[in-house]
Amino acid sequence: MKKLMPTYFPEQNYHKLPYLAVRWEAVKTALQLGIFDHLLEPKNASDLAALIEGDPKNTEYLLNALTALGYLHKKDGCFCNSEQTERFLTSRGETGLAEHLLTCDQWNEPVLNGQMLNLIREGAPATRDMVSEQVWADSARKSINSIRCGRAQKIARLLSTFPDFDRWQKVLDLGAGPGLIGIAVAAAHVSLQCHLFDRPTVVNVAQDMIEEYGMEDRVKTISGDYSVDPLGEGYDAIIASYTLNFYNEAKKLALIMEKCFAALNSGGCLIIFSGGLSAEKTQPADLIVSWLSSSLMGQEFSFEENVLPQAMLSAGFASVRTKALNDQLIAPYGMAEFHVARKL
Ligand SMILES: C[S@@+](CC[C@H](N)C(=O)[O-])C[C@H]1O[C@@H](n2cnc3c(N)ncnc32)[C@H](O)[C@@H]1O
Repeated sequence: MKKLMPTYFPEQNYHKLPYLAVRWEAVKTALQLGIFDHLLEPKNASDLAALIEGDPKNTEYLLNALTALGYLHKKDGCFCNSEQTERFLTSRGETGLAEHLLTCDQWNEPVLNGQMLNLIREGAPATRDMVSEQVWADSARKSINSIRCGRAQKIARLLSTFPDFDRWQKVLDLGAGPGLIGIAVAAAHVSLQCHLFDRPTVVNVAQDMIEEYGMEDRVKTISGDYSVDPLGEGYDAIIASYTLNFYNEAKKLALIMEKCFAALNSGGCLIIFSGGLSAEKTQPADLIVSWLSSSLMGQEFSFEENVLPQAMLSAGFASVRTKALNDQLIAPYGMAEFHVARKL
């Protein structure tokens, strides 16, 4: 033997990396073709292929792969959804995530299929329009199921453990999107009134949710742009969940903090949920990966460490408490932070 073979072996399985994209592509294809909707009743590959106008042989390869990945069961050549797939990957009902997952995929589109290479070489293109009301209204509607798959309920449960929760009478959900967090918080309390604030087209979505859950007597919408319009007043708590990320410039953030401070009663609190980026901006990995497409496209939505607590204190809040949240229902894209600032 002329030389010895290496004696260092990888600790990670690097060979799996190129196939991670194939796993998502298999699920994505199934979502696009409505395969999980078709498999509400068991079917063999050729019957399913006829329904989706697919090639029978390749349809069977895809179904076998989805079974291998745990999304389907196969018995005697017939495929059906697993219990979790039935609940969460069909397009039906209150918990189907198909539309939401395909929307998230669209956000990643600019960095896929080799385009990341160009973005690294050439830098970010002219920015995408992140402020179009229609974009927000569409994304609010498509996020309904993802938020009521546990996130709204978990946030409401978290807030209901606050010592003064029972005394809250009026709460603002700022940048409420479809409003399910505010609705869940109101539902966890016997009497509090909640105002859902968002842009005009988005509050239409929130209004639909108020009606769906029959909360018209205690939950109202306010439409406007919170960077310029009044927020109302006399709140015991203001919840801002993943909305101030779009105002991470110091000046704009300071202005919104001051407005929140003024809108709160004495003893009230401002509660912000945000991604908790580490000082070196290298953790948490899932969060960084989920924002990478936007970052490379020239839109930075993360807060650097301590920016939010500092802005809260500068606006006049007496104290700020920050906690990390690892619950994957509240923080599906990697550890989140929640900051609670109290006004004396
Ligand atoms: C990522 S969504 C978060 C929705 C919800 N709070 C949640 O946690 O699921 C951000 C929301 O903030 C709203 N928003 C952003 N800027 C706003 C502004 N200047 N005025 C009113 N709403 C705004 C958007 O319309 C959108 O519905």
